[in-house]
Amino acid sequence: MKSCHALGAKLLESFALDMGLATDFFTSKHNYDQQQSSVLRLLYYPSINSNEFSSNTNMRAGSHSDYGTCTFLFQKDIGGLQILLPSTLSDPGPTWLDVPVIEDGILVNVGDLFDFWTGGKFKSTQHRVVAPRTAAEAQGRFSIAYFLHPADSERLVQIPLESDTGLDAKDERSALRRFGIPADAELTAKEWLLRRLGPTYSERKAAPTQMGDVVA
Ligand SMILES: O=C(O)CCC(=O)C(=O)O
Ligand SMILES: [Fe+2]
Repeated sequence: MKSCHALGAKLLESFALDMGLATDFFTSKHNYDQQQSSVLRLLYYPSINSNEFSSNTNMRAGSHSDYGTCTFLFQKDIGGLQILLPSTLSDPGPTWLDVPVIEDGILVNVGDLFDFWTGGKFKSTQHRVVAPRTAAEAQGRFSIAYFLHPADSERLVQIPLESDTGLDAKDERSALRRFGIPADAELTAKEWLLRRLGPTYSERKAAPTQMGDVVA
């Protein structure tokens, strides 16, 4: 977990530089030693009888974006993970891209919290794990996900962007439309998580988990 957090810090430094902020702007808000909601999750998707895989259309994990700052995904041997490409004027329909299994490779997905925080400059990645399409994919699948979150008490004040003028920019920043949370809400990281997990939390009356989102 500590190594993942350290990797996250490197990435957050680059993001801060890209946004013209102090290098430690994000890292100072992701202090490993403070109370936080980062979690490392070991995932297993059971094998599917290879005679039946072609008729099985259930997703292994339905389309979703993660809640936190960003997620590191480690895949092993068995593919199936896909990300949704942003729609363009020339291709307005949904285009899913297979994420190849790259040995020692890590997929970085931006999460909703970072999207909200940066006013949509960094868009969260919609992703899913499709039903096995080949006998090889029908085997049991292991993956590891590290969900990076800020310290629970950090206030998420939306960062003003230089491009913050004009209607397009305003629309981009419509957090209310995209997340159901007003852009000026000034939630703490913990409050953000609880708001996003709200329906899952009240239905299950159990500790909230990120996978609640994945299987929804
Ligand atoms: O298993 C995977 O590759 C993806 C898992 C995932 O998206 C998640 O746990 O949020
Ligand atoms: Fe995910």
